[in-house]
Amino acid sequence: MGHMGKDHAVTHAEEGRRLHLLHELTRGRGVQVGVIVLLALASTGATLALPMVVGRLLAVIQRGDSPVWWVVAMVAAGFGSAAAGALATYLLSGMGRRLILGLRIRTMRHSLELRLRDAHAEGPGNLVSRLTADAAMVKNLIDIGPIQLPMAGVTVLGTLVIMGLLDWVLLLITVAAFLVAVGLITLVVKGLRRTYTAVQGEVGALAQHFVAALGALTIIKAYRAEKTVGDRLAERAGRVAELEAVAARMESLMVPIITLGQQVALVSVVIGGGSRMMHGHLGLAGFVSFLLYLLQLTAPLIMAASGVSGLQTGLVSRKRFDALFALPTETSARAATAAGSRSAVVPDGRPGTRSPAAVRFEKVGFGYGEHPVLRDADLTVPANGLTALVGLSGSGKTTALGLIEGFMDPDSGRVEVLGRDLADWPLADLRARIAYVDQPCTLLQDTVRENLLLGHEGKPADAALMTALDRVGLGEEIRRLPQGLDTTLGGATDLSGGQRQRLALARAVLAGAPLVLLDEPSSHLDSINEQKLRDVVDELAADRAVLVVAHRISTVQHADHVIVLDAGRVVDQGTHRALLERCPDYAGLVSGQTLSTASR
Ligand SMILES: Nc1ncnc2c1ncn2[C@@H]1O[C@H](COP(=O)(O)OP(=O)(O)OP(=O)(O)O)[C@@H](O)[C@H]1O
Repeated sequence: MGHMGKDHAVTHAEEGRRLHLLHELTRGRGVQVGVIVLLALASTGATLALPMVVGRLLAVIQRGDSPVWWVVAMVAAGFGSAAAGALATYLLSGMGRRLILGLRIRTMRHSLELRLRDAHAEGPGNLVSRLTADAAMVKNLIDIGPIQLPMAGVTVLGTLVIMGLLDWVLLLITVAAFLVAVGLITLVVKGLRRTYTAVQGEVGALAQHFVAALGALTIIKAYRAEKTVGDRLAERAGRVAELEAVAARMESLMVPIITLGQQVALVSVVIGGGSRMMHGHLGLAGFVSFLLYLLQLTAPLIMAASGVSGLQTGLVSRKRFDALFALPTETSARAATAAGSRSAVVPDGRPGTRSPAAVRFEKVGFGYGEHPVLRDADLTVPANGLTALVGLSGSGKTTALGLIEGFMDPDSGRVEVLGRDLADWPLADLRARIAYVDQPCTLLQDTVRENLLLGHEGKPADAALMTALDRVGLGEEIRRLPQGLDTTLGGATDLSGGQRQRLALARAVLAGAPLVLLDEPSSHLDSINEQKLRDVVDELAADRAVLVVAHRISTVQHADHVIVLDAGRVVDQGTHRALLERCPDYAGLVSGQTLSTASR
């Protein structure tokens, strides 16, 4: 229930952030828009004038007068129309490129600012397809939408008006012949919109599965699963192709429908026009002009029809951008919940009102979905020293760290970090005070230097960076890299698991944060490096709080304070010795398989 309330409030707050393409496109570009509109109108006007000029030319020749000026006018109208149209399209396309640039940047920034769970639910591949496929579709939409379609529309309307002036009976015949065609096309366009929505959703899903497979490439190869995984991806690609085939069949109907309409109109007009000429209602020049206008009607109609069908993909992609931008960022989601529940919040978070603790959980409940992961968890991490969090795999240790970082909000109870309620911490300020070493020791695909300085505001000298690396025993190895601190990691050069862990710890050392969260990898470290890391952690713990998710006996033996988690509940907390004596769960963990290592 609580979740639904939150999300509802957020949706409303985000409503104003919808993508208004035309507005985005034209904002601050009034002059350019004016020039484009003038060019488009000039081009359309020239197109409309052409058959009239040809009619006049015929009349002049019929009378035996000099046709020179009318020939010049005809050529000028023809070239002028083409040139103005091309220039308008080119200018518009430049505006479109700028809009796409803005859209791509906004997509990337927004994706980075999403809540973790939303980002995971969207999936990296699906987010990436916004940058590629969806951006291309929107560009298409801009190229067609604001200029070609209105130009085609104006041309059709203008042509019809002139045809009406030439002979309204023939106009009625023409319109009747085309009406059926327009009705059929409307049906096709509706079907297309539905199909494209499905196509683009499937393309996003395909990209998502492909990216996920690439992320698991090592394991896919190790288990010789290239073919199986490839087959499954191929099946998905096949689904996309099937849907595209449906769309293609619908699209291929467009031109025949219009051509058919035109042919019916042509036959009717020739018969009707002949009869009207015989009865003296219409002259030869008028009849020829009418026929030329009728022939000229087909091009803008086909352009409009294919434009409208092309628009559909762009409109579907615009919806996909809307859906992404409607997802709240971490900050806006918190602002929305705070606004909705402020009255219910007991005023707290004043530093110094309680005994100083780095972290305090009071009756904290949390679950990723229906299933609770933490239940009524009460725990305290002292402001100084090494605190170890232990528990069986899946008992909620990493989740507890995530709550401290504010990656998620507790469903119930309260989390206090560094003397302030989690809900009252601006996330950036909170995270500036925490150094987090995650279990996989994630590194960015960037230089050693950038990896060390992630989130660091100053620019420490290389010597300081090397000192930090030496402290974790990684200095020599980094010096040996081809470009030292400037070596890019994650590409051709990568680090081993143990090296990553040491680099991540050096990053935490440099951060100088009053709270260090360390999700200890369960992998084995060689004893020299393990000792070194323990020394660094001890040094850190001397003047700040270090909370370690411990997988090694040596870590808990070393800790000043141990918290025991079991299936999301804190069963006990205290010193290693006291817990060994009084807490059977802890004694079981220590003597059992999970925490045991060779160092015991
Ligand atoms: N992103 C997630 N979405 C849904 N469920 C999750 C997610 N992360 C963890 N869980 C579930 O939450 C429970 C606790 O996971 P957590 O990672 O906190 O355990 P842990 O104690 O750190 O385990 P380990 O020692 O194996 O790392 C698990 O049952 C897991 O299935």
